[in-house]
Order: sequence, then structure tokens, then C-alpha cells
Amino acid sequence: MKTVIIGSNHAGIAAANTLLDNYPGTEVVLIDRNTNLSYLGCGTALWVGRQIDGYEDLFYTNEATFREKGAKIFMESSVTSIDFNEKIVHFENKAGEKSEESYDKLILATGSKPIIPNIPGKDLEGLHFLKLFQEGQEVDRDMSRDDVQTVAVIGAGYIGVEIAEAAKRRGKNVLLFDAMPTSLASYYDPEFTQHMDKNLEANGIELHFGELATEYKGDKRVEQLVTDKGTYDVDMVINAIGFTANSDLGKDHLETFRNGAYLVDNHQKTSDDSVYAVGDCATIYSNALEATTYIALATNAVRSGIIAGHNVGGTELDAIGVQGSNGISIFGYNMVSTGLSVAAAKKAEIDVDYTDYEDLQKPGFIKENAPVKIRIVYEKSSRRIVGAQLASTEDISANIHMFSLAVQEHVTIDKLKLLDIFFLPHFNQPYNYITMAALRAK
Ligand SMILES: Cc1cc2nc3c(=O)[nH]c(=O)nc-3n(C[C@H](O)[C@H](O)[C@H](O)COP(=O)(O)OP(=O)(O)OC[C@H]3O[C@@H](n4cnc5c(N)ncnc54)[C@H](O)[C@@H]3O)c2cc1C
Ligand SMILES: NC(=O)C1=CN([C@@H]2O[C@H](COP(=O)(O)OP(=O)(O)OC[C@H]3O[C@@H](n4cnc5c(N)ncnc54)[C@H](O)[C@@H]3O)[C@@H](O)[C@H]2O)C=CC1
Repeated sequence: MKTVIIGSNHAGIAAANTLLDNYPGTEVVLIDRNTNLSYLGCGTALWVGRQIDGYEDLFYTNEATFREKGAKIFMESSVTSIDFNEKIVHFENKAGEKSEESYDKLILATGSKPIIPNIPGKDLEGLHFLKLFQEGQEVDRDMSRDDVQTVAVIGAGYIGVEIAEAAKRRGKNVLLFDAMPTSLASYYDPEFTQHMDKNLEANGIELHFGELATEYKGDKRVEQLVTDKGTYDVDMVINAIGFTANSDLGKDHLETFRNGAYLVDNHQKTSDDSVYAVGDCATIYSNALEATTYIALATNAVRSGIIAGHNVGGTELDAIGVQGSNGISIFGYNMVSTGLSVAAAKKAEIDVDYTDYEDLQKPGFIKENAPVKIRIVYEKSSRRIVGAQLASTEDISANIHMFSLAVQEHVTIDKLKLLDIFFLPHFNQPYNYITMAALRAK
């Protein structure tokens, strides 16, 4: 059997490795238009902000590894069209030479693309997006210019907040804009984001929330950013207002979600029996929403690639859904969340309650210690946990995995009240904040 995979980043790589490692004799062809594969975009802000030495270690595999495993791999080759009836993929390399590959099974792993603000001045120099490795390099180069002193970041989601920190670490004046009244509004409730906002301000980032960019102004290069509330002199702009699915190749043939992502079943199969879709170009099932949705994360890309790989290889494997678990660490302030915030539940018309608690991570007699804030969100009628948020300068990140499982398994808030949680002063308190929050639930 021959499988063609379009897109060889996180999702495509996971699907290819699953096939090559578990199904000897299977024929795998990978096609990607980029020069590189496996770039961990999460490292861009660390590298641009000089928290790590360089970008070299942000790649975890390469073309040669796939060749050694027996796959055919075409880099710098763009798929231009797919004949879904004849099962043929047409592609073109950078020299313009056209080729084609037939398939028995096709895996679409074409990922996502940044949403481009459609406002006047969008073709000026000095305007950036942050998706590809090459775009990270451009941002890094621009930030190295002496005449770039003021950087505007549009979108205070994960990319925006991370790159705002990086620009500040590079000594720039940083202005951070978002349409919402706080940073990270898609992931956390205001009781949590207010702490991140204070942290950003305390570290010298100028916040402009509830403000919409309306125009970029400049001669050749951007010189001003105009919003619905003011005009700002800027030397560089980084746009980070979210991703949308890159489904151009199959959107006329396959069923799609409201944002254009390929609709997939729990085997990652699309509406065409021979075609699978994985990662950021596909939908995903949310256990918190109990519905199909879209969540662009590397973690989901890898898992969905593994699922497609096995189903294509001949082992039936069902996806178990996700919670969209995520985390961020900015100037030493750490936040993690899973499932739905109260605001996200409200938007999805799920009637929820929540329980909050705040305490020191460890007993008071331990010197290296800091407060932890927790919120657990649960559905009023069923009492199932639908989300959790934690924040601290301590590393509280691993707690969120348990909440992810709780959401996945529909555990109720009442089950959490007497859960066996160990105590050791080096790590936590006998009256654990998870227990205390659960006990306070209405
Ligand atoms: C700056 C940044 C930081 C991030 N940080 C995190 C993080 O900390 N944690 C996390 O979980 N996620 C993070 N993400 C999100 C994560 O990177 C994406 O969810 C992930 O890359 C999705 O993987 P993918 O393989 O589905 O798609 P993509 O990474 O978008 O890859 C798609 C591939 O398809 C190729 N392709 C597309 N169209 C064609 C075509 N027509 N022909 C040939 N090839 C094609 C592209 O060249 C690309 O290589 C971050 C993203 C960015 C940009
Ligand atoms: N730590 C992590 O897990 C990371 C994950 N990612 C993922 O990559 C994807 C893309 O990241 P982001 O681009 O940061 O998307 P995002 O969805 O995290 O944030 C986009 C932000 O832009 C704002 N926005 C939207 N339209 C706007 C407009 N017109 N003007 C001003 N603000 C506007 C939104 O309110 C939101 O806060 C996301 O799925 C994200 O989860 C990215 C970086 C790190």
C-alpha cells in the first residue's frame, strides 16, 4: 500500500513515523514546500529573546532520517492540486519542474496559516507574522536593526505575549495590542489574566487592550500604527491574531468545518474514504465541549498524526478527544489551563459554576515558596469538570495533566474532594489547594 503525506511538519512527521516504524513494507511519500521540517515554533520567542543560544536545536528530525527509514521525501516541493478521483497528487519543485505521485491513501497535513489583518498599509516593510522558521529569522533580523526601537505586537494570545516578552528582552519599547480587554482571553478568565497583565506591565510592556488596529502607515516601511483609539509611532509590527486552517487543496472536494478545517472522524478520516487529515488543517473533538472544534496545537498535531498512521496502516485506533491543554511562562510567571474557562463555557452555552482557591505552594516554613491560584470549572447539571486554570511563579504545570484526564473522563467535582493527593513539604501542603478548591465547590 502506498501513502502520500502532504506536509511534513509535526502532524505529517508523526503519521509518517507511525507508518514507517510499525508497518514494514509500507510505501510512504512525503511532500513539503518548505526547506526544513520539524521546527518547534515554541522556541522562536526563546531564541529571539536570547533565552537560548540559537535556533539550531529547534529541529528534532530531518530529511535524511526519513530516507534512511525507506520513505521518499520531496522538500521545497509545493502540491498544486489533487485529483481525488484518479488518486494522484500533482506537485512542483522550486525549479518549476512538475511531478506527480499516485496514492492508495492520502494524509493531508498542510497545517495552518496566520490570519492576516486586512487593513490599509498591509504591504509595507517591517510588518511580520510568526509561523515559519523563516519568519522567525526575519523578526530576529529586524530586531537587530539599530533603528528598530519600538515594536508593536498585535494580538495578545500565546504568540503575541511570548514575542512581546522576547522583544522586551532585546531592549525594545514594546506595545501590545488586543481586541479583547485582557491578554490570553481565549485561555483564561479575567481573574487570572489580570495577573499576567500586571506582570507584563511590571516588566515594561505597554498594554493597549480593547483596541483594534485599523491602518499601518509609512512611506516604504511601517512608521505608524493607527488603531480605533490612537496613532502610535512604531518601527516594526508583529501580527499574531490567530491561525486558520490551510485547506486550500481539498476544500472543494472534502467536507469542512466553519473555519475551513477538514472535518474528520475519530480515525482522522475525511469525507473521502481514501483521505485522512491531521494536525492544524483538521478538526478535533473536544471532550469539554462534547463537540467537534478547532484547536491549533503541536500536541494535537502529533496525536492526530499517530492516530491516522495506525488507521492507514491497518490497526483501528480511535481518537479519544482533547482538552486543548496549554501553558505559558512569561518573565517567570507561569499559567496553565485545560478545557473551558468560565468565559469559554458561557460562549459555548454550557451552564457552569467554578471554585477558586489561592494558597502558598508549600508550607509557610519553606522559604522558597510562592502563592498558587487555582480555578476549577464544572458543569452545573452534571457536575462534570470541564476545565481548570492554575497560575504561579512556582512550576505548577504538571497539575494540569490530572485535570486534562478529569475532563476527558467526565470526572465530577465531587469525586475530586477526597482524592488521595500526597503531601511532602518540599512539594506541597497537607491541605492541598486542589482538595481545598474542590471542597469549596457549591
Ligand atoms: C511561534 C509559535 C509558537 C508555538 N508554540 C506552541 C507551543 O508551545 N505548544 C503547542 O502545542 N503548539 C505551539 N504552536 C502551534 C504549533 O506549532 C502548530 O499547532 C503545529 O505546527 C501544527 O503542526 P502541523 O504539522 O499540523 O502544521 P504546520 O506546522 O502548519 O505544518 C504544515 C506543513 O505543511 C506544508 N504545506 C502546506 N501546504 C503545502 C502544499 N501545498 N504543498 C506542500 N507542503 C505544504 C508546510 O510547508 C508545513 O511544513 C506554536 C506555533 C507558533 C507559530
Ligand atoms: N504555549 C503554547 O501552547 C502556544 C500555542 N500557540 C498556538 O498557536 C496558535 C496561534 O497563536 P496566536 O496567533 O497567538 O493565536 P491565539 O488564538 O492564541 O491569540 C490570538 C489573539 O489575537 C486577538 N485578536 C484577534 N483578532 C484581533 C484583531 N483584529 N486585533 C487585535 N487582536 C486580535 C485575540 O483576542 C487573541 O487574544 C494558537 O492555536 C495557539 O494556541 C502559539 C504559541 C504558543
